[in-house]
Amino acid sequence: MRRPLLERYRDRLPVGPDTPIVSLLEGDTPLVPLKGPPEARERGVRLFAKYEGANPTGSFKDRGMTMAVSKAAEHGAAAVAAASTGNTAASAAAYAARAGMKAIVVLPAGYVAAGKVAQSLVHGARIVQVSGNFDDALRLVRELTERYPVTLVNSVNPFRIQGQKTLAFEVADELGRAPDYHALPVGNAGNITAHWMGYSELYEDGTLETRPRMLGFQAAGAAPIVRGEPVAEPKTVATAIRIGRPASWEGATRARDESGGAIEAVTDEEILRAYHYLAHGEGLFVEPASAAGLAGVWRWLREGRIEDGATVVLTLTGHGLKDPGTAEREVRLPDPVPPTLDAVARAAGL
Ligand SMILES: Cc1ncc(COP(=O)(O)O)c(/C=C/C(=O)C(=O)O)c1O
Repeated sequence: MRRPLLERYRDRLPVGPDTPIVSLLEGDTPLVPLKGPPEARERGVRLFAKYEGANPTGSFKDRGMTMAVSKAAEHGAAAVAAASTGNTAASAAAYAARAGMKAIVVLPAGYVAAGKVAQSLVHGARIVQVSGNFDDALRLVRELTERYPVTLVNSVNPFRIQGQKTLAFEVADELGRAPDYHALPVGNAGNITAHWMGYSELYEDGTLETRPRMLGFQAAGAAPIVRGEPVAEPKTVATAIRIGRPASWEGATRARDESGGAIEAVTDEEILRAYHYLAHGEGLFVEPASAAGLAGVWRWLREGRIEDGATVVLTLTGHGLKDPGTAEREVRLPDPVPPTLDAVARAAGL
């Protein structure tokens, strides 16, 4: 029987006797061994994908949201709010609905993938679209929650990071050790911060003998941490990480530096190549941002920067169904054929 994430890791989370558990049975996602591209196989590098698209709302956000909304409920909140590139909105909407709370989500108009908008709408969130980018939305939501009795559930809320660190716990439980590298996309940078927090807690209490080198990858057109300065007009096909001023900038650089890892940029072309490889090479459908980790590791492999025999975990952060628009733009749907066996066989390439 599946158990709520907050029950499974209760002793490592700020869950008290009075904390209501608002759960959709999140977490415990598959750690899928990949065949890997040739550059990995030829060197005996073992790749594993932590498939976060298997969470209830289809992204890793559910880990942080179950924690943040449960704590909001404990404190008597009637409403939660978040700025979002889409997945935080979808998750906040779902967990608020679960908790009987109101959700307010502020989105950068025109830059949120259709699946995420659909989720937020149908879960009943109050959607506010601003004609600006995510960074404008986050600034406005922080002001809104300072002025009105609404709880902020962006990853500046420490309970979000607490919930998201459980991914590291699950990887360590499954592998029986820390991977040599853990790669993931970086947008607002809460997730890389949380991954490092989770591995560090296990290392400090002696559960783990080592910690992975954290490899964070930003889209080249939205790479403030790589450039060392905010990006005013972030641009990328990976709209989930189209962020120019990460709220957890310090957490990300701490994870990079303490782990001896790196935060680098990958192009949209590299992201889409990894996106297609994961879908038709491994059977894993992810949204573009989620492929950024593989895009970066693939380049590290080509450049010989990952030692033979290494174990690498990739966090695939969101399901591909979140962004049907990119799928339809990337792979053209064939025209209909007459309803005859010959026509179908020909169209099927038989
Ligand atoms: C699929 C997917 N992959 C990677 C990221 C980056 O994680 P962070 O570096 O912790 O921000 C996001 C982030 C989304 C939001 O920030 C939001 O939903 O507002 C995402 O949805």
